[in-house]
Amino acid sequence: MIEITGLTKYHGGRAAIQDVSFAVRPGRVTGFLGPNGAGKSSTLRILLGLDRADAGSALIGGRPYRELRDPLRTVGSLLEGSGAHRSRTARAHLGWVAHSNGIPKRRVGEVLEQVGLADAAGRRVGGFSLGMGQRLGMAAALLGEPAVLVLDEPVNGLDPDGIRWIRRLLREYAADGRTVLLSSHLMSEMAETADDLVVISAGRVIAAGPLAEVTAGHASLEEAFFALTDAASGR
Ligand SMILES: Nc1ncnc2c1ncn2[C@@H]1O[C@H](COP(=O)(O)OP(=O)(O)OP(=O)(O)O)[C@@H](O)[C@H]1O
Repeated sequence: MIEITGLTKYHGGRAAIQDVSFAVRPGRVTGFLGPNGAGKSSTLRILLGLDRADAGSALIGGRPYRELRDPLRTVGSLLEGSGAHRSRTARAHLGWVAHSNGIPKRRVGEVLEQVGLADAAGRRVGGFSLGMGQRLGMAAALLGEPAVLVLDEPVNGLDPDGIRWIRRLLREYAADGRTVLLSSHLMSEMAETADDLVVISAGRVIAAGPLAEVTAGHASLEEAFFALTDAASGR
């Protein structure tokens, strides 16, 4: 369970997000949508303890990220870039992440297999394509078998096969009773994957609820998205 309450963050006197509140329930895939600059990354960075809020709270299983005892075993995350050192191999990178988080070494081979990088495990990360980098990031997110996944644009750079793989993985994860929050700009993909939606625009939540409710009265998620965001920006 993720609970975000009254979250506010200023950058240089301007509010990047203002009074953002929503909950992400277990057993569901929740999509986080918004135009460029709406405040998605700002929200996710605070949720993952990479930034501090000026007001409000962001809790994972009832605690702020920084107070989690075993963060990688509690929440797996994917933000921009895999964070891997370019000269390291995929296996070495994951081995280091596992070691520094008390995760058994056997998980490295398991996640490499799971994300389809087993054959590239011994290659240097610097030579990876964008999609391979995303797969490596997913491998790191899955390493600690966390009950919560937070993913910023996970399908960015993936080929159709990779996109289908992520969709199935996230659906299975949620079906297992786990909590999944993901952002994406791909509306049709989001409509296929998400159970619930949170739509943010200009730093404020403008719609939240089950996919069917948010899209009610519109021909597609894309149409609902434009209607909501246009209305919010007064267009
Ligand atoms: N470190 C920062 N310094 C100054 N302004 C920032 C900083 N981070 C974010 N902002 C501003 O806060 C607002 C929200 O940005 P954020 O990156 O959270 O949006 P986003 O929804 O993730 O956008 P995108 O879809 O483009 O990734 C934007 O106006 C952005 O310019």
